[in-house]
Amino acid sequence: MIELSHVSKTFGDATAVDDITLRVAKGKLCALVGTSGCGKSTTLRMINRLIDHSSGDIILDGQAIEQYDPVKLRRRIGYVIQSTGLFPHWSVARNIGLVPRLLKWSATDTTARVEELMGLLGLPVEEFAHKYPHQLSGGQAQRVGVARALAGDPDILLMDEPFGALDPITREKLQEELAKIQSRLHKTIVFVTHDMDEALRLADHLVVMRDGRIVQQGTPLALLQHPHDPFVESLLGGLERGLKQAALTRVKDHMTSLGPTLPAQSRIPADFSLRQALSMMLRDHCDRLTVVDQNDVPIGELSLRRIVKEAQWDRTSQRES
Ligand SMILES: Nc1ncnc2c1ncn2[C@@H]1O[C@H](COP(=O)(O)OP(=O)(O)OP(=O)(O)O)[C@@H](O)[C@H]1O
Repeated sequence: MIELSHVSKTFGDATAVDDITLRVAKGKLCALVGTSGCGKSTTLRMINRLIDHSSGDIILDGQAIEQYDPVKLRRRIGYVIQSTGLFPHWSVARNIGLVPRLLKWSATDTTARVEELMGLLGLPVEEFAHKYPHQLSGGQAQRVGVARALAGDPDILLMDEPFGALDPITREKLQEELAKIQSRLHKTIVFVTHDMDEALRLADHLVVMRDGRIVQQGTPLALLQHPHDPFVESLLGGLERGLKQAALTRVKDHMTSLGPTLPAQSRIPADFSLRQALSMMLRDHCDRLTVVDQNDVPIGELSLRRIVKEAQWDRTSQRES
C-alpha cells in the first residue's frame, strides 16, 4: 500500500506539489490526471525517491520512504516512462533482464523470467529477444518497457504517460493488455496520464490534480456522477459524461429477465457496456436488445427506456464487480 499524507514539494520558491493526501490500496490502480504542469510526474517520482519530498509523509507498506535505501527501493518499484528509457545498445532480452541481474538472480532464473514476460507482453522470444530498441516500433518498445518494469516482480509499478507517444489503436491495445495483466498480477500501480478516457478505463481510483493540489479523488464512476466543480466536469468530458459513465457500466447489471414477448433480434453479450448497447440500438434502429451469455444463449433483455430511466447508475462497474 502507498500512502501520501500532506505531501508537498517545492523547487526554490515554486511549489510543484502542494499538501496532497492520497492512499493507493494494495493491488489497485490509481490514475493521476490533470492539466500540464499540475505536479503529476513530481508526485510519481517522489514515491520512488527520484525526487525527495519537501514535507509530509510518504509511507510504503507501513514504512516511511526515507527509511528505505533509495537504490534498493527503486529495484523494488517498477518504473515505466513515455520514452521507455531502454538502453539502446542492449538487446531486448538484456534490457528486460536488467533488474533480475541487479537482484543477483541466477542466469537460468533471469532467462526464464525474461521469456515469461515476453510471452505475457506478446513479444515472441525468437523474434524479439535479440533485437535492439531501434529495431522496434513504438508499441513494441513500450511493451519491452513494461516487461522490464515487471521483471523483478515488484509489488509497485509507477507508470508516467506510458502510452502517451503511441497511436490511438496501439494505445488502446496496450491499455487492454495492461488491464488483463493487472487482473492476473494485482500490482499496486500509480499511473500518470493526460488522457481521461485512459484513466477512466484503467483506474480503480482517480485523482484529479490542478496547480499542485488534488481537487477531487474517488472511483471513476463516483467522479463521473458527482464532479465537484466545473474544472473536474470539463476534464471528465462535459456533455460526454453520460456516455463515459455508460462505458463503465455493464449490460448484465441492468438487464431485466426475458419477458413473454418475442425476444429482440439484436443480441448483445452480457459483459458489454451500456455504451456499446446504446451504439447497437442506434445502429440497428431499435430500442430493445436481447442479452446473451458466452454461449450466445439469451439470458435477459435491455431496453432503451431502462438505460435512460436509470441514468443515475449505481456504482457497479466493470472493474469493481
Ligand atoms: N526539477 C525541477 N526543477 C524546477 N521545477 C520543476 C522541476 N520539476 C518539475 N518542476 C515544476 O514543477 C511543476 C510540476 O511539474 P510536473 O512535471 O510534476 O507536472 P506534470 O503534471 O507531470 O506535467 P506534464 O503533464 O506536463 O508532464 C511544473 O511547474 C514544473 O515546471
